[in-house]
Amino acid sequence: TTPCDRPAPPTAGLSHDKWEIDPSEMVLLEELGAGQFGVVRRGRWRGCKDTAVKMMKEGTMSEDEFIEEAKVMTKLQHKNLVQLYGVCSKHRPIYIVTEYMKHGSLLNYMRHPTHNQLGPAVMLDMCMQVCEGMAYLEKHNYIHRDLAARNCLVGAENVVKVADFGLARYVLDDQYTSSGGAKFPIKWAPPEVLNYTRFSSKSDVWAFGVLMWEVFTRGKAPYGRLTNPEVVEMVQRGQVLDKPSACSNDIYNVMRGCWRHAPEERPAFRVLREQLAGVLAD
Ligand SMILES: CN(C)c1ccc2c(c1)CCN(c1cccc(-c3cc(Nc4ccc(C(=O)N5CCOCC5)cn4)c(=O)n(C)c3)c1CO)C2=O
Repeated sequence: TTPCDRPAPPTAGLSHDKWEIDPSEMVLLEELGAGQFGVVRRGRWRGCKDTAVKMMKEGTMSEDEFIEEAKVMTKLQHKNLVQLYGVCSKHRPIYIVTEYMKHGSLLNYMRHPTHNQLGPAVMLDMCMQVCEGMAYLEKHNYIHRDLAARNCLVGAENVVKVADFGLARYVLDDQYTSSGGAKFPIKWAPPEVLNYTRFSSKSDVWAFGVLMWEVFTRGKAPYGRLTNPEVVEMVQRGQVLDKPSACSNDIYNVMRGCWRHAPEERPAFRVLREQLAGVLAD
C-alpha cells in the first residue's frame, strides 16, 4: 500500500494529543501568500497529504488561547469547511495545519479572467456551498466573524469551502479587531456590529449577503470607492448594495433578506439554504 494508506500510528500515550502534529512529518513547499498571522506555505504531510501551513508570526496571535480552541476546531468537520488537521505547538513559530485548496481564495478565483465567464448557475451553486458550510457552523453555535469571498477557498471542480472561521478572536492587531480600525471589515458588517460589535450567526448572515454580491459581481469591491465612514453612514440609513446585473430578482431578494436592519428579521442559514434551493430549482 502507498504510505498514504498507512494507518496513523497510535498516539504515543496520552502526552501526544491527537491535534498535535509532529513537524518532522511535514515537508514545507512553496509560499501561498500571507494573511493576518504571516506567511502560509503549501506542505506535504507524511509524504502524501497536501496541506497548507500557517506559520504564526510572533505577536500576531494570542497563541495559548488559540491552541486551546484548536481542540474544538478540529472537531468541526464538513465538506464545505476547510478542515483543520492540527497544530505544531511545541516550537515557535507555531504552525496551523489545514486542508489544501488548490485554486486559492474565492475572491481571486472570481476575478481571474478564465473564470470570469462563470454563469449564474455556477455562481449560485458556489453561494449554496458557502451556505451549507455556514449552516453547519450555525448548528454548532460557531460564529465566523469575518465571512467574505476573500476568506473562502476553491478546490477541484468548483468546490468552495469556508476558511479561517473563528480566527478573528485571536488576532492581536487592534487595527483589525476594533470597528474603528483601518483593517476592520466594515463593508461586511451589519448595524449591530458597527455600533456595538455584537457578533452572532445573524451578523454572519449579513456578511453572507455581501459575499453573494461579491460572487454575482465576479469579485467587485462592495460599495466601490466609498470610504468606511461613508459606508457606515449608508448602512445606518438602511441603504443596501444594488442588484448585480448577473443576478435575477429572486436571488437579489435572498440577498436583501440578509441585509434586514434587525438581526432577528434576517433568515438563519438553515432557512437560506432552502431559499437558495428554491431559486436553484426555478
Ligand atoms: C483572522 N482571519 C479571518 C484570517 C486569518 C488568517 C488568514 C485569513 C483570514 C485569510 C487569508 N489567509 C491566507 C493567506 C495565505 C494563504 C492562504 C491559503 C491558501 C490556500 N491555497 C492556495 C492555492 C493556490 C494559490 C495561488 O497562488 N494561486 C495562484 C495561481 O492560481 C491558483 C491560486 C493560493 N492559495 C489554501 O489552500 N489555504 C488553506 C490557505 C490563506 C487562507 O487561510 C490567512 O492565513
